[in-house]
Amino acid sequence: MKVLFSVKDVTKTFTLSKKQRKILKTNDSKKVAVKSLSFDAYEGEIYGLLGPNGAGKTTTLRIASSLIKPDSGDVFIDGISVVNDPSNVRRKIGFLTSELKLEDFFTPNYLFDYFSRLHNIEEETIQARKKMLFDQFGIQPFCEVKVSDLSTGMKQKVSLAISIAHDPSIIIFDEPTNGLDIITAKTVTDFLIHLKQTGKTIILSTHIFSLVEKLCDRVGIIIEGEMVYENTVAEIMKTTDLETLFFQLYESKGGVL
Ligand SMILES: Nc1ncnc2c1ncn2[C@@H]1O[C@H](COP(=O)(O)OP(=O)(O)OP(=O)(O)O)[C@@H](O)[C@H]1O
Repeated sequence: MKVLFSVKDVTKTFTLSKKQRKILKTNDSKKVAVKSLSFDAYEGEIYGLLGPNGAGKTTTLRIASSLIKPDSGDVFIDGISVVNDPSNVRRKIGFLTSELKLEDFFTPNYLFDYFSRLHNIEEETIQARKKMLFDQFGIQPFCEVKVSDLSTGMKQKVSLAISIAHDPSIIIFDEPTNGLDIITAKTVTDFLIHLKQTGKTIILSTHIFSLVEKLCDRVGIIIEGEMVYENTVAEIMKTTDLETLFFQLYESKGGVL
C-alpha cells in the first residue's frame, strides 16, 4: 500500500496571549498543541483523526495544509514536503474546515471561478467541474445568490465544492459536518463515501464516533497532542466499539469525565 499522506514527528507550540491563558485557565505562556506526532494514510483510504476538543487535530491538519508551520517535523503529501515545498503540496490537496469563511459579498459562481483560476485550471474544465459539483450539491439554484444570504448548510456545500475544485487526490476534512443540520451533514458524508469510491485519499478529523465507524478505514486517536492509539476500524469493532475504547484511553491518560 502506498503512503500518500505522512505526518513525521510533528511538534507545534503556541505562545498564549493573556486572553488565551484566561480561556485555557492556565498561567503557562506556551501551549504544546502537537507533540512528536506521526501517522500515515494510505492511498484510497479514509483515515480518521479522532480526539476531544483541543487535542491538536486542527493544528495538525493546518500544518499538513501548509497554513501554519511546525516547530519541528514535517508532513509529506505524496512524498512532497509541506515545509520545503508548500505550493506543490497545495496543488495536491483540498482542505475543508467547518470554520471556512466565504466572503459574504460574493456569489458561489464567482467564488468557484476565482479559486479555480488560482489553481490555473483551464476555463472549460472549471465550468464543467462547477456544473458537476453544483448539480451534485444542489447549489445551482443559488449560484448567483450572495454568500451572506445563503443558509449555513448551503455555505458549507459551497465551501466543499470550492475545496475540491482542482480535483485533488488527497482531501483533508477538519470536522466537516460541525454545525450542519442532519440533511446537509448526510449530503457531506455521502459525498465523502463517493470521493473514496473514486479513489481519493481522505483525512477526516472529528470527535463523532459514529462518523468514524461509518466512514473510516483506520483511525488514530489523539489526546493532548499525542497519538495514543491507531488501528483499523474493523479490528476495533471485533471486540468493542469506538466510544468505549476512546473513554478507556482517555481515562488511562488522566482525562477527567
Ligand atoms: N493560534 C493559537 N494560539 C494559541 N493556542 C492555540 C492556537 N491554536 C490552537 N491552540 C491551542 O492548541 C491546542 C490544540 O488546538 P486544536 O484546535 O488543534 O485542537 P482540536 O483537536 O482541533 O480541537 P477542536 O475540536 O476544539 O477544534 C488547544 O489547546 C488550543 O487552545
